[in-house]
Amino acid sequence: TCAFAGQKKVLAAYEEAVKCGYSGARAGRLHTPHGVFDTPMFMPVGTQATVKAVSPRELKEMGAQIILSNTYHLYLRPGTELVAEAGGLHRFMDWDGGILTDSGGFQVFSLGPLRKITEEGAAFRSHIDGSTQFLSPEIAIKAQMNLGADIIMAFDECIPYPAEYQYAKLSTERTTRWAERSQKAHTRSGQALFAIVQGGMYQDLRRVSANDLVSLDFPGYGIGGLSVGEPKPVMYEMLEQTVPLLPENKPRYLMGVGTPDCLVEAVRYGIDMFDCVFPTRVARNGTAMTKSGRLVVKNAAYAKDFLPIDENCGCYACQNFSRAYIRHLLKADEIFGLRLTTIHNLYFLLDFTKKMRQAILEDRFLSFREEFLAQYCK
Ligand SMILES: CNc1nc2c(CC[C@H]3O[C@@H](OC)[C@@H]4OC(C)(C)O[C@@H]43)c3nc(N)[nH]c(=O)c3cc2[nH]1
Ligand SMILES: [Zn+2]
Repeated sequence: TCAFAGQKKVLAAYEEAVKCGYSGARAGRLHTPHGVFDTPMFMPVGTQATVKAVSPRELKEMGAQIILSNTYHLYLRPGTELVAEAGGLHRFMDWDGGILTDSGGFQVFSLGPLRKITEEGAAFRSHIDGSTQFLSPEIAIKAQMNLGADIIMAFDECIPYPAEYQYAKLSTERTTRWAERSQKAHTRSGQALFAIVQGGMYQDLRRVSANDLVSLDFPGYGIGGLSVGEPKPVMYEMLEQTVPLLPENKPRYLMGVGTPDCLVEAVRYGIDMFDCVFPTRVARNGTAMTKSGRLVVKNAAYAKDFLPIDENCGCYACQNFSRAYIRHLLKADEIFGLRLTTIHNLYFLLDFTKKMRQAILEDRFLSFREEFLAQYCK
């Protein structure tokens, strides 16, 4: 374990939040027990303690700083006590960078059938063996302390989309009470607990949620309940209402986002951290991400295309293999094919956030954003 001095609120303190003169875009540095990391940053999702199809060594090589894992999944299998006995998640999966775990709120509401939500918490059926399970703020925090991530998330309800105003109001108020219970249950120093802003797609509820959580004083804030099927302009409108209410010297994490066009817009509003299963998920059905949009390597058009996916890309796949070869592997159901598209997509997003950070530091984020959006077809 690494010694970490100072209070948890220092943990995610911003050192040089370089703010370019335009709206809220900023470049910061995130302090954690496993290192100091640059933002804006993309965090690969490793739901079950592995980023599917790639090794920790490859993640390090492509510049991953913080990876995500999921309390809901690990709680059900192999169990968070077992991971604690193994020495914690970093040891278990041999990753010495940063780890962020989601609290399980989202999965209970999206994966668990037959769920029932009360003030106490959420009852649901395990998607693995159908057994009846229960998660509460206290259980979710204890599980995350067992996993030992550097950043953990408060237990919340990700409000489905669309939702009635009344339901969104009651759920958001309960999520704030759950955040307070999460805070009280969180006793592990050197680990930052982030709250999660909810409020559905209602401007006033978003503002109330943000203000209530800020007054509870967390070291960082997730913005939840977005990227759940709402139109992108609605997501941006909720960001516009929420981000300015969050402390400038604390990190903001937009949960579950996303595609490069969403990332560049969210950075404009002042978001620092992103996670999304998209790059790894589409890679597994043979789709590569490029700066001009998606390239379905599996298509017959690439059968004799001996160029790399992207000749300006520095990733292992583009440096050594052709589209024809990767297409052949995908058609032949060879595991290496999925590995190459996954490596490329993760590298692409990690490199994209690095390029945004550079643009902000050189005070040219606006033109970077314009150029990118002009070239990228969604
Ligand atoms: C995609 N759009 C989207 N993701 C969201 C998430 C994260 C949930 C996903 O991030 C990964 O965990 C870190 C996991 O991979 C799967 C298993 C896919 O789900 C997890 C959210 N999490 C919480 N606690 N609260 C939210 O309001 C919330 C909203 C989201 N919208
Ligand atoms: Zn590449």
